[in-house]
Amino acid sequence: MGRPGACGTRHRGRTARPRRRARRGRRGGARGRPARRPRHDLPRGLRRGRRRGVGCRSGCRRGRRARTAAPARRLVSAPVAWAEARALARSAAPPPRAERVPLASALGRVLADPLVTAIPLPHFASAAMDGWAVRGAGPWRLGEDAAVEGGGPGHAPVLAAGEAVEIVTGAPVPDGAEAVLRAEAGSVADGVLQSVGETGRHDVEGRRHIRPAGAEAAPGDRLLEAGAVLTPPRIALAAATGADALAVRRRVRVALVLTGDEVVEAGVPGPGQVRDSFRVAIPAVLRALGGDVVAVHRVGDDEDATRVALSAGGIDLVLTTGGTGRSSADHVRAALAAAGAALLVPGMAIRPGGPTLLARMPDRLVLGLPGNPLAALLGLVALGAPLLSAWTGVDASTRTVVAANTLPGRARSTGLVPATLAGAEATPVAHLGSGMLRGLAAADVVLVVPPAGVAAGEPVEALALPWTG
Ligand SMILES: Nc1nc2c(c(=O)[nH]1)N[C@H]1C(S)=C(S)[C@@H](COP(=O)(O)OP(=O)(O)OC[C@H]3O[C@@H](n4cnc5c(N)ncnc54)[C@H](O)[C@@H]3O)O[C@H]1N2
Ligand code: MOO
Repeated sequence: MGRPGACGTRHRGRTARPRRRARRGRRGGARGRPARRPRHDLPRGLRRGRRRGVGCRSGCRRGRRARTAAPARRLVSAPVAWAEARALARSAAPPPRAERVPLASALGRVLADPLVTAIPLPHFASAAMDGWAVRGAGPWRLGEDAAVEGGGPGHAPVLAAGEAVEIVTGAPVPDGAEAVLRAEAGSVADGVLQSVGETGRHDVEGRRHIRPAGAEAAPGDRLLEAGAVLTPPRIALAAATGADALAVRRRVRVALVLTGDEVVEAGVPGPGQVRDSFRVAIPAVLRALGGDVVAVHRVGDDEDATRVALSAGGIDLVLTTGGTGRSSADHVRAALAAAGAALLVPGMAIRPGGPTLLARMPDRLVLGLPGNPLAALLGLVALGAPLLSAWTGVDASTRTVVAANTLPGRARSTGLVPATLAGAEATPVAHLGSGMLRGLAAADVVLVVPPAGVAAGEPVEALALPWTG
């Protein structure tokens, strides 16, 4: 139940849970009947009137605040078509910014500048096998006096024709060396080295087992392009050039705002409660897209609390869940209006995930996801992925697969259909109610079904799921 205001009236927002229960009951078949309508739970138009001019007649704090609040702007407009909404999201991303990170923190980051080597790779000629560096056809004079001129710390000796020097894998070869004779292909007697058998002959005649300087790269070679994702071998390659840190695209700092009085974060939900689906899953999706959740706000069905959470400092992007609807228990749109946000995408012409929105505040963007779990995660993939991809450089491109079955279209909206893949053939999964998760949990891709539908055997666009790597 809501707490009474100072006036003793039970105010809208504080009485949201009973209304929620009634709503869940209607949608999901859970128990609950419409709760007694609280005094301030008026139809939206009347609520707006009260907010603007009347307030609570008893003069309690909530009423006074409502009287002085700026009039809410109306944030209702037509849903934006699939391609246009995604293009708007991409163009909303701020220009890329870079930061330097040590190699140890570079895994998965996106290179901001090309990797150019200043040194040859390898930067000296070295032995590829344990054995002897040799010059000439052999036999070879071996001994300490073979490793002579030019030798010394950091310098390889110089070999004369007919000379050999013992060498280990990775060691600099002496100048003049023409091959490395493997240990197992030579024998030494009385200070003279001979090659043994076919292997030895091949090693010497084939001038084998010397890795020349610069074989992999010359100074000034571009080894990786800007935009490359730093995998373990790419980090190792950077280390080989002598780099200790790399310039990478900055990640996006995200505040997650989870709305809903009925949402519980742990344990088995009680009657009318809903176990949170997003607290763990959404940060994981964002991580894959180049974002880090740096703050989590749990807010009830309350406009003021939602507005305050939208404005908390130190972040680049706010991601809200739930409350995107237009009922008396949904406050995201009104909170955005109260915070002075401009809606870039008020909703998308997609099913599910239609209420997904994108808004701009002076110092941040706001991605609003619907509360229904499948709708939210598909909204994140549909609108969040292109936004974050443009922002962080992480790849979110689509691919073309083949529809195994006919995929019916829907007038005026694009269908997002989770599917499994066998080769290039995609089959929709079961359990695709917008409040469900079982289908998405089994899916490999999300098919993008245009309003005209797709016939069996025809190509269809597919979105990668950020968590399938
Ligand atoms: N009259 C209309 N009603 C609805 C419409 C419509 O066009 N007209 N659209 C429907 C669609 S589509 C969607 S999607 C939802 C969007 O609703 P909200 O974004 O306002 O989400 P809520 O009402 O807050 O919650 C919906 C549903 O999701 C559950 N939820 C919320 N948060 C979580 C969470 N963290 N973890 C798991 N589940 C969560 C919540 O309990 C509700 O069951 O509106 C339709 N209605
Ligand atoms: O976004 Mo809603 O169905 O489309 O749940």
